[in-house]
Amino acid sequence: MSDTAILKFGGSTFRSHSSYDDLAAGLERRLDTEGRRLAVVVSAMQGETEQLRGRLHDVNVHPEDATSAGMLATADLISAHLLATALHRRGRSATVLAGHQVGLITNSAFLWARVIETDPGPLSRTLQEYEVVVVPGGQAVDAQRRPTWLGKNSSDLSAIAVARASGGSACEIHSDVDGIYTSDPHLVRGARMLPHVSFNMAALMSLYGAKVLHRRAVQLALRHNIEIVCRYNRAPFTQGTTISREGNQLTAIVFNQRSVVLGYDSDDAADIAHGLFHAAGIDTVRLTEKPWVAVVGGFVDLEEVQRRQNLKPGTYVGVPVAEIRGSKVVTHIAGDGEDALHLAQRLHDTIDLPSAGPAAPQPQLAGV
Ligand SMILES: Nc1ncnc2c1ncn2[C@@H]1O[C@H](COP(=O)(O)OP(=O)(O)O)[C@@H](O)[C@H]1O
Ligand SMILES: N[C@@H](CC(=O)OP(=O)(O)O)C(=O)O
Repeated sequence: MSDTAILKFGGSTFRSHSSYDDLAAGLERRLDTEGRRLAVVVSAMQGETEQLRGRLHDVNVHPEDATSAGMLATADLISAHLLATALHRRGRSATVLAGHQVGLITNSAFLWARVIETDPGPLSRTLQEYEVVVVPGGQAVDAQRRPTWLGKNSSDLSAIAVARASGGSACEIHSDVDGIYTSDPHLVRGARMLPHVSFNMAALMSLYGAKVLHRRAVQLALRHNIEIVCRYNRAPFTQGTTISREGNQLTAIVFNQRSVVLGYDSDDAADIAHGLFHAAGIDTVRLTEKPWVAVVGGFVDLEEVQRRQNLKPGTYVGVPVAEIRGSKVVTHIAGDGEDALHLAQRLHDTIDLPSAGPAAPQPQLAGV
C-alpha cells in the first residue's frame, strides 16, 4: 500500500460546510496529479466535540466513560461522512471506515484508550476498491468491539496508526499552522517556524502542552520511523516542519492555558498521583523540584478522576510554562492562564533563535 498517501486534517480545517468542498477540491487535485490513493483522517468540525460533551453533561454531569466515548466520537464520524459526500459530488469514489471498521483495537479505558492491536486488513481491502478512504479520528473499539475514544485531539494518533497499518513511511498532518513553532504562533509574538524537528523534541513539546501534535502520535511515529510532514490546511497546503529521526533538538517555550499544576503533601503522594493519572491514560508530568504534578492540556474532569482513583485531591498551584532547551526542560509556574501567556512571551523574548525559520506571518495578540 505504499502507493497510498496518508493525510490528516484537523478540526481547524472545518469551520463551515463549505470547507468540505474546498478540501474535496484539494484532494481531487492530488488524486489527478499523483495517481496515488488517499487515506484521509479527519477531525470533527471545530467546536463540535465540545458541543456534544456539553449536551451530554446537560443530561448527566457525570456520564459513564463508555457513553461519553460513544457520544464524542460521533462528531468526527459526521465530519468524515461530510467529506466523503463532498468527494462523491465531484464524482470521486470514497468511503468512510469508522472506528469499528478500521481495525484499531484498544484497551477499555474508554475515554483515553490505548491502541493494543492494529489489523491492516480492512484498510488495505478498502483502498483496493476506493480512491479515497476517510477515517474519523480518535475512534476505535475495544476487544469486545465497544466504541472507545483515544482522547482529546487524538486524530493525529489515528493518522499515525493508519500510516502504520498501511505500511506508509510518512504522514502529512494539516492544521491551521504549517508546522511547529518556537512557541504558539497564535499567542506569542515573534514565534518562529522550526523546519526540521526531531521526534524527541516534538514529543517533549507535546508532552508539555504544545497542541499542534498529539504526544502519543509522535511516539508511535518514532517507534515505526514514520516521518511526520506538517502542512497548512488550505490550498496550496504549504509544507512547514518535517519531524524525523534526523531533525534538530531546539529551544522552545511551551504552554497550554488549560494545563494545571497540582501540589501534594509529599513526593510519595505526588508520585502516586502521577502514576494513577498515567494509568488512566491522562497526560501528566511529574515536576520533580517539588511534590507537584502537571496535568497537561485540560479537558480532564479532575474532580471525578481523583474521586474514582480514591486520590486525595491535589491543590491548585498554577499553570506550567516549559522552557525547553534540547532535552533540558525548566518548568516555570504562572498564577493562571493569562499570566502563563505573559510569562511565555517574556521567556520567548529572551531565547536565541539561531536555527529557526521565518516568524509567523500574523501573530495574534495576548488574550486571543
Ligand atoms: N509550538 C507550537 N507550534 C505550532 N502551533 C502551536 C504550538 N503550540 C500550540 N500551538 C497551537 O496548535 C494549534 C494547532 O493544533 P490544533 O488546534 O489541535 O489544530 P487542528 O484542529 O488542526 O488539529 C495552532 O492553532 C496553535 O495555536
Ligand atoms: N474530536 C476531536 C478532534 C480532534 O482530534 O482534534 P484535532 O483537531 O486537534 O485533531 C477532539 O476534539 O478532540
